[in-house]
Amino acid sequence: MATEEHKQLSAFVKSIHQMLRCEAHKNGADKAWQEHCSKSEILQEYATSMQKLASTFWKQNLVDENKSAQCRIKWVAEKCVLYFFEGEIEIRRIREKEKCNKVGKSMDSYAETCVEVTASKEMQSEAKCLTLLDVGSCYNPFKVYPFFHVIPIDIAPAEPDVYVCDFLNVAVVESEESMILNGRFITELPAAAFDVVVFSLLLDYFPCPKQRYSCVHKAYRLLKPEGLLFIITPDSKHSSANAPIMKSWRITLAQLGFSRIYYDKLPHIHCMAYRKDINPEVSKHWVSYKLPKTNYAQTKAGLHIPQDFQKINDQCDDVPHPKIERTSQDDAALVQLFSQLPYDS
Ligand SMILES: C[S@@+](CC[C@H](N)C(=O)[O-])C[C@H]1O[C@@H](n2cnc3c(N)ncnc32)[C@H](O)[C@@H]1O
Repeated sequence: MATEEHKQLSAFVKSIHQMLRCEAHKNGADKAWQEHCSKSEILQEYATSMQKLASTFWKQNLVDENKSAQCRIKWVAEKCVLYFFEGEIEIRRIREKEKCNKVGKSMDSYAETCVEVTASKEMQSEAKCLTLLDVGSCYNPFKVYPFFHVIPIDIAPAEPDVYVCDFLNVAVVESEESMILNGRFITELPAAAFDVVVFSLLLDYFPCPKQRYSCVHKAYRLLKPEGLLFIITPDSKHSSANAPIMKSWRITLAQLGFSRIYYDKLPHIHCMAYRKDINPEVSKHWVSYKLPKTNYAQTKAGLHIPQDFQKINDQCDDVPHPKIERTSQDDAALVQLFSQLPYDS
């Protein structure tokens, strides 16, 4: 059962997402985002609320830790161990090569890249350290794992070890040098430098599919070949309820060169891991084979969330002001929805 404070924090977090969606509707997504980033007091309060919810209330409210939203961090860590350290990466590489042969893609460039990739992975597993970019990190939850070298970034960090960085506006640069981190701000990130990129409860923060797409596209450029993009997104409904949306995410990411290799629907979240294939043509081929031509065109900008399909006027009419009291109707809905997750944005 959610406590009074838990409900208040949840309502605050939810109201920020809703406010941003309404601003984007009124003024366009870019302008709304720019203005949103300048509201430092609100962003800071969001960061504190989010950290408290995730590290205090989610933990306290767990009946079964493995089935809760709390285990999203653990889920990512476990899948990384399985993939990078327990041999799954080799299995996936062989499978990709077989698919490549099947679809008759040129194997020359593939073979060269593969040798390079194998060498770099061997070096990594010796060091047992994976470079992980945690986007929208808030309070740096991955720092507890010794096998991650974490670069945590957020527009409004809750902890001083998280770098200030707007992922929507950060530049991706081609660089041979390793990343130099000075001070608290990051304005550019090196291309093809990360083993893992994490978007945990990040994409649903954005009011439009275009911004979400821009994030996954950037993640593709930042990852090394065979690196993993993790996406955790909230959904308290049954797994089948939003299955078409998850399918369109899979297709959209495949068109970029990502193959989905792990997926779990936990009670309040979808957990996904996407592999950046060595040859992007393999997943693109999967899309063209999987989809009838008519659907193919429609799914190009497919990173929708359920809120995108709600009537925007209904959402904006009852945007709770971040500070105002909630109605009893809000309370009832919150008790039901947020007993483990802080919001269902
Ligand atoms: C719901 S919280 C999730 C925090 C954490 N990842 C977790 O799973 O508990 C979303 C976070 O994303 C951050 N965020 C939103 N847009 C961002 C952007 N463009 N760049 C960096 N961080 C962003 C927010 O400030 C917030 O801390």
